[in-house]
Amino acid sequence: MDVRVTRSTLRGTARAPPSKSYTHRALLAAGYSDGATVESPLVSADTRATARAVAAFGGSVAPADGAGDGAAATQAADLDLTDADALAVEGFGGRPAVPDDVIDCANSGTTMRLVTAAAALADGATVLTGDGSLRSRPQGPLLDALADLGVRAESTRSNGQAPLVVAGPLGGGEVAIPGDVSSQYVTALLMAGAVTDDGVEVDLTTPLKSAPYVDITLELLADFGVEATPVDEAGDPLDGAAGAAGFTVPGGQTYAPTDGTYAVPGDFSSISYLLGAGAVAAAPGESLRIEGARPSAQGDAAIVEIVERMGAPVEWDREAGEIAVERAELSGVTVDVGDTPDLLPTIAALGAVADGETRIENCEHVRYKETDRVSAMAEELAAMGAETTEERDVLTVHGGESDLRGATVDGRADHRIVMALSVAALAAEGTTMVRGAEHVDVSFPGFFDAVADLGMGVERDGAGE
Ligand SMILES: O=C(O)C1=C[C@@H](OP(=O)(O)O)[C@@H](O)[C@H](O)C1
Ligand SMILES: C=C(OP(=O)(O)O)C(=O)O
Repeated sequence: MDVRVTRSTLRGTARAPPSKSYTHRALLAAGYSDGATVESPLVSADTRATARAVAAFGGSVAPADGAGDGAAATQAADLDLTDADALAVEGFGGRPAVPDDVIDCANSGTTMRLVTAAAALADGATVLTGDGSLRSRPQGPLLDALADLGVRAESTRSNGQAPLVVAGPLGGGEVAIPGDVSSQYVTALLMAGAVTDDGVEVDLTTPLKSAPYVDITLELLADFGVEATPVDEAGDPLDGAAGAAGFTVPGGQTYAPTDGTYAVPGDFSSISYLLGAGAVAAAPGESLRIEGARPSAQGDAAIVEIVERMGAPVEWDREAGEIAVERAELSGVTVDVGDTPDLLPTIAALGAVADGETRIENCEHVRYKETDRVSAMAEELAAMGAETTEERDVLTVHGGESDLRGATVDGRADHRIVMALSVAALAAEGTTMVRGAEHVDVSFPGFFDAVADLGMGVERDGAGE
């Protein structure tokens, strides 16, 4: 699907979709349990991939309203979970079965990393694959760590990329892993480590990037009654993942959420596009409102402070979970995205609208996502008239709304590039055609409906609307 976005004025209220990161973890944690209900889940292409993996290991995922039949749903690859307010998960009780078939993780890095470690618990082989993007992303450090723990863990092409073959069972132990490629390796080892016999001790060989995502994991594990601890160089416990030298998770634990249910909070990476859209295009003198913004461990809540720093008035009522943003003349800022890689496309788009220079630092790991997002934003914003400078670890956008013009831009088959370019298009002269816009189904399937309801001029062509 291609979309044509025209400069528009926005007003009204939008609701944030549920968090993708929490939904992945909650589905898998429920899989590790004897069964649990996941309330207000994100149902999207990526989270369906995790649901399929839970089913492949012998669990099941079905709408909790009784519309689905748990037993029948167990192996149904195309199970319809759309619009489910809650999902009933039957777990595999910490002992994944050997899957009958290959697990297709589609476009989802989180699924591939978390499910690779889960597969290591099975007494037999699991094969994991994904789409072209996922098959080009780095899995080597996690495979090496699992191999060091005595599990067969291989890339079929011996290049550290999927397809992968993993054969357990994993008993636990101590392992070293780099922290600067993906935090998802740590999340994967902690989630699986809790149900090993001996537990797992993870030592970081390089400082952790994307640390708030490990905090999300620790928060969710605690809610499922599972203990895992970040530690400093001396092995003493820390309050959070930032600055950790390693992590420990005792074995033999049981996943069980209080009252058998877990509720997913709203997604701040998705909120970043709504907030950005408001800062760029809210009706003068009116606030655009975003609901579903309750605080959680998400590092991407930093977008609230970043948009404020760029000059837009923002009020966040944390208790009500509501954000109000007004349009303003934005100015460039310097932002370190070491903890918040998924904000890079949004910040770059806002930087293209803002006056002056926006420097996005510490962004090398943002190159290992669905696409190289540093290059993608540098090139696509340049096509819209913005001047951009790309270094390995820094993206600089020399902004100015008056320079931005409509163009045909490529969403790079990447949900975040599509949504960020659509935000920039709100301020561009003329019409911007964004190609491959259907990829928003990875994290925010209702994105174009939500922004059209706010008044964004959006015309959609082709399939998948
Ligand atoms: O664990 C998670 O839910 C995620 C971790 C981050 O990846 P990295 O840890 O690979 O940076 C983030 O970019 C991704 O969108 C989701
Ligand atoms: C990088 C992302 O997700 P994943 O790593 O799960 O593909 C993302 O959602 O931006």
